[in-house]
Amino acid sequence: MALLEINNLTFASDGKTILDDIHFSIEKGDFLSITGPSGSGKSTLLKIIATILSKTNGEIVYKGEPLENYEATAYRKEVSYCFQTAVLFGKTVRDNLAFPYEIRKVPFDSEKAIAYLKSVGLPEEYLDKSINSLSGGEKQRVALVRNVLFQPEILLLDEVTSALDEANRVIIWEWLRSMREHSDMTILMVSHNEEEAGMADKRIHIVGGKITEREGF
Ligand SMILES: Nc1ncnc2c1ncn2[C@@H]1O[C@H](COP(=O)(O)OP(=O)(O)OP(=O)(O)O)[C@@H](O)[C@H]1O
Repeated sequence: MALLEINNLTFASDGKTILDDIHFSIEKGDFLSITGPSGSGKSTLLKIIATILSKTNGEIVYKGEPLENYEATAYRKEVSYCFQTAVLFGKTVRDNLAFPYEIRKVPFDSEKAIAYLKSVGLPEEYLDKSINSLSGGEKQRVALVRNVLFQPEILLLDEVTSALDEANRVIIWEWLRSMREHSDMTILMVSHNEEEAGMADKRIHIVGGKITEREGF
């Protein structure tokens, strides 16, 4: 059984078709990159899978069940979406990393949080840093840690490195490679960067809302 199946998916807004007959399926542990020109509908596709936007037509099947059968909060614990620019809240890094524990009603595990921070190159003292003192790259790395602390089934990455400098981009790429080695997390990643997209083992290319190329399927 595929982990995620997208069948005949369309999205239209204001009479304009933005996604047209999108279909593909991914297995657990797949790493899929989604590429295509600006405005082709890549982010829209990811946001529909994340349930941030609602599809117009078609079907999304997750673990054999239509998406509509899932309770939104439960689904979002399993399918985690990272924005292009990190969205942090509260005052400190700790506030952000404690959040996934709060929603699961389990005690915060600072040792695990510190280990994850270190995995993205942020030392222990970052746990109590103010989020206002972080660079854009550091914010993005904290957001990524917050998203993976509970090992989601699917990690959705929406151009997470495109606003970052080369040094931060490389740190995130290394982290992704290491995650691939040490977990079977499924990743769907929208990317503009060829080198980044090449890290994935499957790829779809979208032009004008349609898939024009598929690799690795
Ligand atoms: N909710 C919406 N309502 C109306 N139009 C939308 C909506 N979301 C996106 N669009 C339009 O849909 C098209 C695709 O946008 P989308 O952000 O998915 O493209 P993209 O391929 O991710 O682009 P980029 O690479 O520049 O981020 C654009 O023309 C955009 O203006």
